[in-house]
Amino acid sequence: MSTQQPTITYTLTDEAPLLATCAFLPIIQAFAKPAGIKVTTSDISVAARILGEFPEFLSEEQRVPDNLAELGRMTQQPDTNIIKLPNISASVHQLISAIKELQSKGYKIPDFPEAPKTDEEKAIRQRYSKCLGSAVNPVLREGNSDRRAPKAVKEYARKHPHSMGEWSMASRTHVAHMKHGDFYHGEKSMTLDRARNVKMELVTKGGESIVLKPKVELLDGEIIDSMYMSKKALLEFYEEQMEDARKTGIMLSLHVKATMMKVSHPIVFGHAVRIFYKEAFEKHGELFKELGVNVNNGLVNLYDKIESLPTSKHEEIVRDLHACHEHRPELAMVDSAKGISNLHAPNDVIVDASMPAMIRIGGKMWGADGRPKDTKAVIPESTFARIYQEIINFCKTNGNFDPVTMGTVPNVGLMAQKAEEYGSHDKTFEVPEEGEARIVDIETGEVLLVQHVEAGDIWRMCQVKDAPIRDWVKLAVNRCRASGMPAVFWLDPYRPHEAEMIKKVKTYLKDHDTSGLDIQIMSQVRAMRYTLERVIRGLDTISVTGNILRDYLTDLFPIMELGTSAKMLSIVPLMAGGGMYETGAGGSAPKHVKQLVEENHLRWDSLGEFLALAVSLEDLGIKTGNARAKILGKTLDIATGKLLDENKNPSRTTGELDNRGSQFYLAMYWAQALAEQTEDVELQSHFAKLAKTLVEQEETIIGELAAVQGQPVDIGGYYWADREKMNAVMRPSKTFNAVLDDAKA
Ligand SMILES: NC(=O)C1=CN([C@@H]2O[C@H](COP(=O)(O)OP(=O)(O)OC[C@H]3O[C@@H](n4cnc5c(N)ncnc54)[C@H](OP(=O)(O)O)[C@@H]3O)[C@@H](O)[C@H]2O)C=CC1
Ligand SMILES: O=C(O)CCC(=O)C(=O)O
Ligand SMILES: [Mg+2]
Repeated sequence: MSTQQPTITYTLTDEAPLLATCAFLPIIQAFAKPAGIKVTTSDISVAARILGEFPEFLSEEQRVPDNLAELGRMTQQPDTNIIKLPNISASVHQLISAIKELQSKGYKIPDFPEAPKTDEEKAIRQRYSKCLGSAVNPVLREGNSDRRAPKAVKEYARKHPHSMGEWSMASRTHVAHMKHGDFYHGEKSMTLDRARNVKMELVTKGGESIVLKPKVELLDGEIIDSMYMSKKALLEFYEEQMEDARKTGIMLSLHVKATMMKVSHPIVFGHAVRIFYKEAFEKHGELFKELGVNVNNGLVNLYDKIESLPTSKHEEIVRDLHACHEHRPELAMVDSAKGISNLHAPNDVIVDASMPAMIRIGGKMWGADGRPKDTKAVIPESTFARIYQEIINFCKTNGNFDPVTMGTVPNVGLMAQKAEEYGSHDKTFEVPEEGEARIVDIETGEVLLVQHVEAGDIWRMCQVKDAPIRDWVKLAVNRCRASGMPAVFWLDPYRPHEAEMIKKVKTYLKDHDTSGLDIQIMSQVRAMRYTLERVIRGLDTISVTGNILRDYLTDLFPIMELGTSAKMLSIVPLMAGGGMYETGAGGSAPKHVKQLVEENHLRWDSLGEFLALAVSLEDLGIKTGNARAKILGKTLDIATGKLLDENKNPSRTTGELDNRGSQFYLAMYWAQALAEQTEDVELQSHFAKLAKTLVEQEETIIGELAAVQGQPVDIGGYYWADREKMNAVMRPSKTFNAVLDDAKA
């Protein structure tokens, strides 16, 4: 048992979750103090990560420690307890905006070199790339994932069902994915017979060896995959699908995961933009090259780059871009009022969130006229796209799901130690020329996996270590036992990687007592069908999946069941013994910040934070023997249940209860629950006082919180907002602040 003071590390992130934290932290601190629990913070916002990366450009006072690296180290300690809120996984456009904001605030960090030429620029670009895309989660997720809807949340959704759209049998919405030439069809996989060091090399037709990755250290029993996507096949696929959509008069949308697949998916996205606007690219290609246009970062990059051109040239290009729309299908919009289409930025339409949102409203995306329409959802990689077609077929036949009666689908996801595709960025390459892509044992020269690739193909190596797989199987068995639900491993025996996984799963299941448990292995499409057939009968089924399906399914089912994945409990039992508690699966909701700044109403629901904190406290109590932490955890769960019963969640509408009001009620109910428990009388009397004050002051506090709404507010920035201003905005009730300060004293 640790002798150190029990400590929770609460992460400070970006956008809406950070704003919510400004209000919630003082509450947590007031409740944790009497239990002797320390609550520290760690800033992992994209701006802090940028500053942490470039200390030598900053003055002593401006420097920010490399918090992410420190948290990464902490994941290896058994007493670690981290609460992780959603953070921005930055696109190039967002990164540049954050850099500009920091520079304007006097931080002399370098510009982002979009097309680095000199060695110095290349080095800076390399350092900035650490802040791009999904950069936080892979470092912190040193454990597998356990995401589920707690009973109280599920019951709340049943009592207060969110709206669902109608599905028509005549809906034309469907998924289009590649039938050949994608990663699914070009994959080879093997399980290592012993630890090896390998390199990734391309042997050209002329016999030259180009080493793309000099060394990857692999452990015994690790599964490695070599897979490629053919550029030629991808371009043909886009051309076919765009033409089919145009001819048949259906809208087109493109869904990728450019944040987590930060190397491969921007390339896949860029090809779609270039094909859609083919004529404009043919006509102005040379100029675009000179200007350094890179539409892998979206059409927004092209618009930015042509800004500097003389007006006549600028207008000519815009006209030519618009002309392309005449022989292309209608495009799904991200913001039809502003004319922002699906091709504007690669991470505006993120597959895990966008496909469920589309299915929830009856299979529609928004058209240029602001109306919902049927769509051809293009998801190039077929590996996982097929699950969406299956659920669409199901909805067309059975109608939409009913949140009142549908069962629940928790997930146990393989994620630890950069498992599978999501950990493949440093081993993903755009092939420079035709040749043989080889993974070679450095010591013996043995070629382990080899494939024929062409210029422009995307070649990558994925790995998954043996220990995380064992841990994942164990977690699945434990969840199956604890919940009494059947569990299905979504694994496709026809996919080489998953065939290797199936062998391991079968072996490691034998390490556990599975008597009386219903555990099956099914390919993804069958698993989806089986699960959905149970879901509409109100039956629950655990999905046990690899890393990508973990991501997809933990938005898909929560969005159908609860309206948002932000209400999920998301636990990462760290393999080294500690715990990380993520809040939901929801993003960082930029729309919410806009509403706060314009109307001083924050509609972010902190339910995910409440759920995470309760488990964090309970685990802390168990691991450190701190009985008060356990009581705090238990009573917080009671308070959260009451919050749901009383329907004190934030409203979307300005003028009604928002995040701050909801947090006040949580504090009041939590204090009441602590006052009601009898396990610890000292704690009981301490919180009885607080509960009494909060009840007495309820009207005043709610009045003070409501009074500020409706006016614009200034938080002094976006990516690096002013802490004092944010705190002032998020803590507008003098009365509540005084009560909390008093409780902390
Ligand atoms: N774990 C992480 O760190 C994650 C980070 N991200 C990052 O977040 C950014 C945006 O991602 P995106 O997927 O578009 O998600 P958003 O943040 O835009 O969320 C999608 C929608 O879900 C609803 N929502 C999400 N969380 C809450 C909440 N707590 N309370 C109320 N409503 C909520 C909102 O709906 P409404 O409009 O109805 O209010 C919101 O617009 C990206 O940078 C992405 O990379 C995304 C996923 C996870
Ligand atoms: O890391 C990210 O960018 C997003 C993570 C995510 O979507 C998830 O874990 O569900
Ligand atoms: Mg996700």
